Amino acid sequence: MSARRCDALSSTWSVDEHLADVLGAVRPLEPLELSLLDAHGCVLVEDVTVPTALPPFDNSSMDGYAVRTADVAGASEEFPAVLTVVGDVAAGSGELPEVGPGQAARIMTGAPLPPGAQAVVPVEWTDGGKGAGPAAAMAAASTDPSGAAGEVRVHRAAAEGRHVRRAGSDAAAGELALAAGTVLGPPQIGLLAAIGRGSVRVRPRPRVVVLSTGSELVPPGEKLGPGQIHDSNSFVLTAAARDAGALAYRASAVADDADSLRDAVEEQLVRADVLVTSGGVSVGAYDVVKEALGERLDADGGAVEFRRLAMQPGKPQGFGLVGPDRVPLLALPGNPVSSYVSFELFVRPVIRTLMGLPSVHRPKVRARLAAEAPLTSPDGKRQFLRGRYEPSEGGGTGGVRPVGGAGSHLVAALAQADALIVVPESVTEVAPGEELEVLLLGVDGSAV
Ligand SMILES: Nc1nc2c(c(=O)[nH]1)N[C@H]1C(S)=C(S)[C@@H](COP(=O)(O)OP(=O)(O)OC[C@H]3O[C@@H](n4cnc5c(N)ncnc54)[C@H](O)[C@@H]3O)O[C@H]1N2
Ligand code: MOO
Repeated sequence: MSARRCDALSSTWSVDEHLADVLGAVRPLEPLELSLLDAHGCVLVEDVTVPTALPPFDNSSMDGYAVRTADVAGASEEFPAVLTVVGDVAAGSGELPEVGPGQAARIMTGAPLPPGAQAVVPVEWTDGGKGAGPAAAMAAASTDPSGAAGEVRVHRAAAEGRHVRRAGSDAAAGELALAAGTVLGPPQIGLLAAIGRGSVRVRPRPRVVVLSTGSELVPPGEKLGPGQIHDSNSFVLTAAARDAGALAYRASAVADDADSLRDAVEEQLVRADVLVTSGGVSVGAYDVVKEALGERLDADGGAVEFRRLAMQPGKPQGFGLVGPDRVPLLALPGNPVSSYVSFELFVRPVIRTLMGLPSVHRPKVRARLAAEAPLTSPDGKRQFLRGRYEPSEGGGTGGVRPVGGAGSHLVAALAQADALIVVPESVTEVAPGEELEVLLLGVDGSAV
């Protein structure tokens, strides 16, 4: 840590310096072999090849009749080709009837093309074996077993290969199915299942433990006493960590007592790849995170460094690698908007770096300030205001409308926002219509 060693409390760090320090200290997690659904959302670390052709055999794309093309050449409703039905081929059939000249086999979608057959005519191109004009569908085999015998009248010709999905037409044996580095979304998980892979090597999702601190905190659902508030940060941060891709757990809030916090951190370290705390990092008499973690945790453990950042909200921050396994710990400020903004800027990129994901930051776009009055921002601080992004209909520069004010206690306005408006350090006023940088919340960096 600390690319920039300094007396952390006496000097101010820029947002970029803090971010670089934090990201410089974390590496992607070691790969694991995970079963498919556990690998969902993870980055593949091996090239996966197709072991056997997909589909593995020629099969029908329609419910109908497998025929020889010469037998149905020139067939029409007026002059149908009359064929003898030699049996049924359902999907999963292992034993296939031979289709000889003048014969047809009733066949279902996905069933193997029987030997001798060259094409499939859909049931709608036939009388379905009923002798009464074009059929709309087959009768269920359970109610009409005779459908697999007797005669069928075919009303249309079919060229060789018609309605047949050839073996290997999806992917050939030996072909690269998915390259290392692929993020496994639902279709990629589907492909792995289709080629028979039950597990793959991926970088796992990090385990993130969220600990909120504050003697005033009461879990939602419980009654508030005098001076108490509901603990909302630990819920926001746990949800945000899951949203970023982590397996996140919320620990019970810890009272403002240094020993209890140290014990809680040590207890959680064994199950965490990242620890996130909220509150207790400012300059008050009960700012317990700073008190408990600012010194060495144990003989092996590192300490957490507390610093002031040139940003608003999110000025006080702590970061360190703690415990024998040097687990990254990010101590976020307690004001609700400050803790969420800090998560977006610093914790989310940590989680995504640990996962080895290609995009670790939220996407940035330019947008024009949609407001009636100018915005003001403190000199020398990068300000992150909450806003709603309004994409331009014509595809040009969109707009962004501030929601709520700059106060870092405004959780109701935060819940209406889908973007963070970034006002640079050197800018103290932004006029309506001026262009700004906006971070799009709720959008994965890889999507833009
Ligand atoms: N004299 C100074 N006071 C403060 C400064 C400063 O520089 N000098 N900085 C302010 C800024 S900026 C911030 S941000 C906060 C950070 O304070 P802490 O990290 O120590 O947080 P707390 O004091 O514990 O709480 C602050 C605020 O947030 C509420 N809170 C805390 N945890 C939760 C939670 N889990 N759920 C909901 N709300 C929570 C808490 O009740 C307080 O209202 O310090 C300023 N002060
Ligand atoms: O830095 Mo604080 O986060 O402004 O409320």
